[in-house]
Amino acid sequence: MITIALSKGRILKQTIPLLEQVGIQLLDDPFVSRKLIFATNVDDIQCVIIRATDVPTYVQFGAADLGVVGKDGLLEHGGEGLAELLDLGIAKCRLMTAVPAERDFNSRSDKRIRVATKYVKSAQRYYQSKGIQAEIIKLYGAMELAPLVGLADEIVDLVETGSTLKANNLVAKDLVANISCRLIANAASLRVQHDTIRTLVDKLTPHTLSLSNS
Ligand SMILES: Nc1ncnc2c1ncn2[C@@H]1O[C@H](COP(=O)(O)OP(=O)(O)OP(=O)(O)O)[C@@H](O)[C@H]1O
Ligand SMILES: O=P(O)(O)OC[C@H]1O[C@H](OP(=O)(O)OP(=O)(O)O)[C@H](O)[C@@H]1O
Repeated sequence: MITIALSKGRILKQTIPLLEQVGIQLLDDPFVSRKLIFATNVDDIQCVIIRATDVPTYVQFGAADLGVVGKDGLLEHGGEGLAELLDLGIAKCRLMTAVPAERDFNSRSDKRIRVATKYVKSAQRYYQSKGIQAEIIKLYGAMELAPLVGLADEIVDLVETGSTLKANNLVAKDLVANISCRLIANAASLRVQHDTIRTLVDKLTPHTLSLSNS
């Protein structure tokens, strides 16, 4: 039996059609059912549906053999015990720094800046690489509020259309990382279940190539 950990929320809406394209169908509707474990029409494949941030952990410890998760979540986890198999090309966005629209960009350049983000590791790595002294404040959501109420000078958050930034009078500044959804595997499962995983990856690849390039 292969267990695939799927991220709930917006990634799930795009993952279900992708799985269906390669002939894997959940037997219960994940958008209606309160179940956490879902049998599929393929005898030796089942899915668990969990928070995106938990997917790398389930896969790292072998509670799931495969996982579907955003690159943002993978960067925060660190990737220990995991192999990244495929760029699924869905849930594409960018991890960016953003600042209030009217801020004078040069006014604080000599100071230690305060940055609010859910993406602590990615932010730390980014500011270090730029030689910028930054105090990172961990938040769990609504990062856009932080500069508006004086909690932070800037934020690091996901940007897709830019409408959330615009609605809060913020502008995107620098790219931290390009983000899309990845298929990951437990390192041991990859050895033990090699043939089954390889077959699934081969089936998914043609469907993901066009998505990755678009
Ligand atoms: N605006 C967006 N455009 C495209 N992809 C996005 C966007 N926002 C989030 N994502 C992707 O979807 C993933 C899950 O986002 P979602 O908002 O559903 O969950 P979350 O509430 O942030 O996660 P969690 O429940 O784990 O805290 C993110 O990790 C990212 O990879
Ligand atoms: O550039 P945009 O198209 O506006 O997308 C960006 C927004 O999408 C994500 O939030 P999400 O909608 O997932 O809400 P959440 O972070 O509160 O879960 C992200 O955290 C941004 O706020």
